[in-house]
Amino acid sequence: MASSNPFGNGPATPGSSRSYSGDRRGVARPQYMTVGGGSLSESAGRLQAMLDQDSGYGGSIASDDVAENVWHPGPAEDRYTPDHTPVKPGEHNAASEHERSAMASHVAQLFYNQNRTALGRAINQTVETLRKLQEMNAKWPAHYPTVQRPPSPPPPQRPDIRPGLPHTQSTTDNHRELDRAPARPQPPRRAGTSLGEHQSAESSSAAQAKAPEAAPRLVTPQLAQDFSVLKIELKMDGLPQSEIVHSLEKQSVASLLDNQINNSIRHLFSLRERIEDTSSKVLVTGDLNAGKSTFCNALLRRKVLPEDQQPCTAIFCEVLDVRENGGVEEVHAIPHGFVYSRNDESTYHVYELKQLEQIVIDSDRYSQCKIYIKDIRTVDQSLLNNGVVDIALIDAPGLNNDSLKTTAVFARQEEIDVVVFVVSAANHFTLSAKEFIFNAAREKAYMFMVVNGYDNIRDKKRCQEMILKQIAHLSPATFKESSELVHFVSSNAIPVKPAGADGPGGDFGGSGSGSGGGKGKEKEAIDDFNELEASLRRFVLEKRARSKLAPAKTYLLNVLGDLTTLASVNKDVAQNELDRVTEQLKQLEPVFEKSKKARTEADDEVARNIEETSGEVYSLTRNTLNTSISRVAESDLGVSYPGMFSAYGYADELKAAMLNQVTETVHWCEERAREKTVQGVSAIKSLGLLHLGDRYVDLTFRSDRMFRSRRDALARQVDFETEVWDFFDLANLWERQEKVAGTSMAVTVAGVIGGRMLGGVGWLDGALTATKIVGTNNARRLIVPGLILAAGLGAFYVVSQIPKSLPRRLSAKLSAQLAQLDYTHANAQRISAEVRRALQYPANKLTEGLQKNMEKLQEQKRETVKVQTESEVARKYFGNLMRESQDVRGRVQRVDLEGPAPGMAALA
Ligand SMILES: Nc1nc2c(ncn2[C@@H]2O[C@H](COP(=O)(O)OP(=O)(O)OP(=O)(O)O)[C@@H](O)[C@H]2O)c(=O)[nH]1
Repeated sequence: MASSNPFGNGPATPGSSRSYSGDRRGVARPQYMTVGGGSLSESAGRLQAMLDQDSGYGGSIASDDVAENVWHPGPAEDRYTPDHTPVKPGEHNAASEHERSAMASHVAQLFYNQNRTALGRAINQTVETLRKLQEMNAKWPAHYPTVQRPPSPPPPQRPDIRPGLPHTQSTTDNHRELDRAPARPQPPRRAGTSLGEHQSAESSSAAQAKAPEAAPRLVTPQLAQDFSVLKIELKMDGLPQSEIVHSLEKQSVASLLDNQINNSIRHLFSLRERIEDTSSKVLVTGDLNAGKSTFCNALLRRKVLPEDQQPCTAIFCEVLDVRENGGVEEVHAIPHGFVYSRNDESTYHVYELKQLEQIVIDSDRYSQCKIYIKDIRTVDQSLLNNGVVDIALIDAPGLNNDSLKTTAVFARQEEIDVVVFVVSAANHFTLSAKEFIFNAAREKAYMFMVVNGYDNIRDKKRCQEMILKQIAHLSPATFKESSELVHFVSSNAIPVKPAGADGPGGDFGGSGSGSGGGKGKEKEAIDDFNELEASLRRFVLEKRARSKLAPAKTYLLNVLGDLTTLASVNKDVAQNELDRVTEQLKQLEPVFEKSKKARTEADDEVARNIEETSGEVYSLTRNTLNTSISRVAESDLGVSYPGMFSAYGYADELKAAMLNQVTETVHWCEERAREKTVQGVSAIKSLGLLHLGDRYVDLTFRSDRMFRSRRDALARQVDFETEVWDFFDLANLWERQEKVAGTSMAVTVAGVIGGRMLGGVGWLDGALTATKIVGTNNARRLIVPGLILAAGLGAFYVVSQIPKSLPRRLSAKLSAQLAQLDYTHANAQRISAEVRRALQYPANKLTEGLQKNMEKLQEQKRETVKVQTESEVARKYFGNLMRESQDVRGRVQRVDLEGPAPGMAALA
């Protein structure tokens, strides 16, 4: 009988037991139904669906099979296999309770497996997501929350957390999650906001562009509070937050995040390893002689551990499946001070199973032993190895003053999932037991209680009441679920095989029920024990779910929550950045076009300016020089005629003065050219300022450096001799004579002669006129003296004309020579070329500046387009990340580790 009525309902009655129809050998699947209700309950339906879908060892979904409604029995050991004849509806079967219990056990396993698979998948997906985030973060450094680590008090202790043990990050995170305000998704604001600098989210590039504010990609401390796992903690105590924020560059935030992601991935891997680990350890402890060893043997259906009326187990005996020792049944006794390693024989002594009796009492030599045995039961019944959870049983020494502490320490070990406390029904709890339970209850919350030796009790009801009363006091949590956690059994009533037997079979392997396991009390005891076993299995699974799956779930929830927040923040930042750069591009486009146009226009204008200025300078020089050369004779050269006898000296002086005059004119032209150049340079500067503004680099123009190149002395180039004819400009004299004759015909001879002679003009005319007047005869007489006079007068006149003739002659000669040298053109060319050269330099600089400006704008445009593309990619990526992480988080959230398996209600 299920003495404590563990399922909370009455004993199975005809009509309420479960049955299945259909042919087991055929392909029809079992039809579980609730008899009495008339139809399949919802939870029974769920259970059926689970059985259909889950193999029990990994939760693979055989969707096709489900769809086709075909039942596949394999793998055989994985399935619930009723070991008795099916019952028809309404027919009562004594074993239905056991069947129900086994079924519940199965459901628990399936449920556990489903959860494990779901979490495993979520871990894989999260790792993949984190890796992608790492890649993205390398290309587009994510905006990231940070918070200064305050000198925080130690985290509050939760009753289910054992002190002193290193807990996973998840557990602590769980507290944080529980403690903190729930407002997770918030409008993203950058770190700057907290400093009161910005009112809205600002893109990183903009922040970068504004160098002094170069805020890193951090979000507000408020938002940072919402982060748990991916939080970057800045260990820079003492620095004001603003300084920390500004001391972080975009890249360093990126690498911090990268680091944090690596940590997270590592942690996820270790969690995956943990949830994939199927081993679980159950510590069986209790008072001296309470029947712990007997209980363990009953669970194993094999008399492995020595049982004695007097306390005998003095060391911890761990019973493991033989497969963990390469299939060899033996005992490894670990001497004190050694850390056991199965592969290192120096850490233990090997014994045969039958020698166990000597070892367990030898606490002086050994601290514990490992017993590898073959499980004689089938997989679905086995405790040591059932595929979902392989349980290692640890038989502890009975509690007394000496062993209490050691056992308490042992129980606290991380790998101990469940503590089973065996108490003697006759003796109730001793002081040591109470102390142990009281302490363990605080740490592990629940305990599995086995009240052994129930067969010895006469007044069973009273015994139950008394024991439960004590449990209520010692461990209220256990008392609350006493139907599942407190069992009254008689371990010695369970048929066990002798230690030597190692094969499955007979009654020992089965549940005992319905297989000739005896009648009456004996059968009742066996049923109770079976009940206990099923509960224990469920309890182990539940505890495993707590100890192995819960950290994974908590951590996943945290990391996925962080990812969602991070994604939401970054999606908005990317959107802002995208909007900003799109706007920037819109503004940049016309500026760029303008700069392109400006460059062409300025180029043309400058070229025109140079062309015009040098052209003007050329013409000016040429005209001025030409005029100067042609008029050199007429100008006042400042040379006085010293008289006929120094005529040659006079000629030399004149020549030098003329050359000087021409040279001076050249200088004058150069001066004008210089002025023109200065004007040209300033025109170019105006253009530069117009188009480049502040970016125009002004050049200091040193006009005095112009025309400093070698200029050959004119005297060296011009080389002509003064000839005697140069003094007498006959051609000129004649010319002058002609001019005067036309105007003085009517003047009287004397007056004319006298006047003209005196005036020195038209002497020949005068002579001829005088001849006419005087008459031919008179003239004949007068001819000789006249001729002499005339010659004398002529000679006198010619000589007197030297100061007038010589300059003309010399000027003509100079002119001819200069023309031959192409002097005017050469100089005009030289000066204008210099002007061109002088203007070309600032012109080139201006062109260069304009080109640079254009290129800069082009580069800016290219950069902006790049940022635009990146932001667009980032926005899409973070949008997807947000959805993805929310999706996976939702799935993780639906993994229920607390409540009972969905099918349990149907089985209750
Ligand atoms: N009547 C009865 N006797 C039992 C039961 N379980 C164990 N015994 C007997 O109680 C005695 C002690 O059993 P053990 O299994 O050695 O007890 P233990 O708790 O392992 O002892 P230590 O570990 O040495 O403290 C043995 O003689 C068993 O046969 C039971 O359920 N009913």
